[in-house]
Amino acid sequence: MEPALRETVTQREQSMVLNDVNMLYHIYATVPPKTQRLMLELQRDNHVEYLLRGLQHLGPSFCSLDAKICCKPFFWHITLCRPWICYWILHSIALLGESVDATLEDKTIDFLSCCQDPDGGYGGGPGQMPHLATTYAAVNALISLGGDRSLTSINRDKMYMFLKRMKDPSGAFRMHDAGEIDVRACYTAVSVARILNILDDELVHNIGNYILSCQTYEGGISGEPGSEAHGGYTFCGLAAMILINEADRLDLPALIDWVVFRQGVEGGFQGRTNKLVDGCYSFWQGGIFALLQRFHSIIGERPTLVDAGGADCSIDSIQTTAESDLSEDEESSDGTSSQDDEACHFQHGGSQEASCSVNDKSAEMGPLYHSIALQRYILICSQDPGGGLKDKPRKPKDYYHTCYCLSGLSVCQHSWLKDEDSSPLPRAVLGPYSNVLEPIHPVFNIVLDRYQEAHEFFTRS
Ligand SMILES: CC(C)=CCC/C(C)=C/CC/C(C)=C/COP(=O)(O)OP(=O)(O)O
Ligand SMILES: [Zn+2]
Repeated sequence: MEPALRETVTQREQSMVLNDVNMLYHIYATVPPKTQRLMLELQRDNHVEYLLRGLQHLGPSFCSLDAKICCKPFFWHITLCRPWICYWILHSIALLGESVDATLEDKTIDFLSCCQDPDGGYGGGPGQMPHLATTYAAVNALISLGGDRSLTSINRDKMYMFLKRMKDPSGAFRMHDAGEIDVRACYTAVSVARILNILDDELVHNIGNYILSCQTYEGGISGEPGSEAHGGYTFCGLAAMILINEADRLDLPALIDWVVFRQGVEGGFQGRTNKLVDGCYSFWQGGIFALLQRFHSIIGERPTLVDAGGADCSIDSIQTTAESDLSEDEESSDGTSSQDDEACHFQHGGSQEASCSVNDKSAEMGPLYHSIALQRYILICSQDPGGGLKDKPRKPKDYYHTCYCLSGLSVCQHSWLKDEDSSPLPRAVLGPYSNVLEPIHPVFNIVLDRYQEAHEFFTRS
């Protein structure tokens, strides 16, 4: 296929970002160790406070948060996207190991119920046309909230009818009635159907062929056939293919080749070739590695969760990570890890140095990207110490970037697979060990124990 038309950034734009990032890293390198520790600390309390503030506006004034609050054109046309705001905030709170109080919980469930269309699916606000993106956001928000009231509020029968209506005869999905067909629609539809336990052969039919037609000559996946490969769509395409058990049909070596080159010298990821680094790709691109690592054996025939000793290959096979079980030799008396010094000076590259023999099933495996460098970008360049995270220095914080920077940080911390059930190794975590976030299920981007609660609930009911 002919190369797709590309957007690029100018050298001037690129060097402005590099200057900002290098300046911050230089400051880090020259301040006293105490300040360095502070710069690498996840400001949990401030993030929680910022997030809770966002949920307070759920009433009529919630509309003020709607418009153009995030960086991706994909979200712009959803000018009213309140279920997204609920998901970004609630998922971030869950990642931080916190929860909302009963009043806020009830208010959120009531609000999302008002967004549920009588014929199934969720719109961007009460009375709005149902849309697959806001449906995905509402379902993920309710699962992130957890509890029976939240889960029973989803009308699964009507949801199935809505998904069937969005299914195009080609096999792909439309975002809404008479709306556009793309890879996002395929992912959001199968993600919702799978987690609600309503995915059947009719819904799955021919999705794989559509997604295959979107893998480009670069190796990544585009939104629709003939467009440019992009991290957001590559995540959606790969996750959808995993959900329908067809990931093997993609050219995975080419996909891996594409995504590894999206990590920049800044440590963060860009969304596509010749574009700027952005904190939200910590998840869209970083999450791709988590998907590959956990669900596929393609990576150098390593013993992944998929192929190790005939382990359960299903998406349900991930177990909840146990509470911290640092061994004494790994944790020093001040609670920081014995590897922190190395990690703090960014010389560590431990994740790149992973060695693993093909037949040694207990071997540790590092990720295929520089996890410490990505954590450094998130903590130093994307974190607003006053609460909230952002795209890059000079940009304002927002809930979208807070959600996807934190999701990416969790992926990094949990990316060094020792075994499924263990807590992250201290050397996999940049900064104090208290930075560790809850693990996620990478296919759905939902905190693992909330996913498990929902999975059990919808298997039973
Ligand atoms: C689940 C779901 C709905 C996923 C959405 C995935 C996602 C983030 C898609 C991004 C789409 C896109 C082409 C952005 C380009 O924005 P840009 O040109 O502003 O940014 P760039 O310069 O970084 O490419
Ligand atoms: Zn972004």
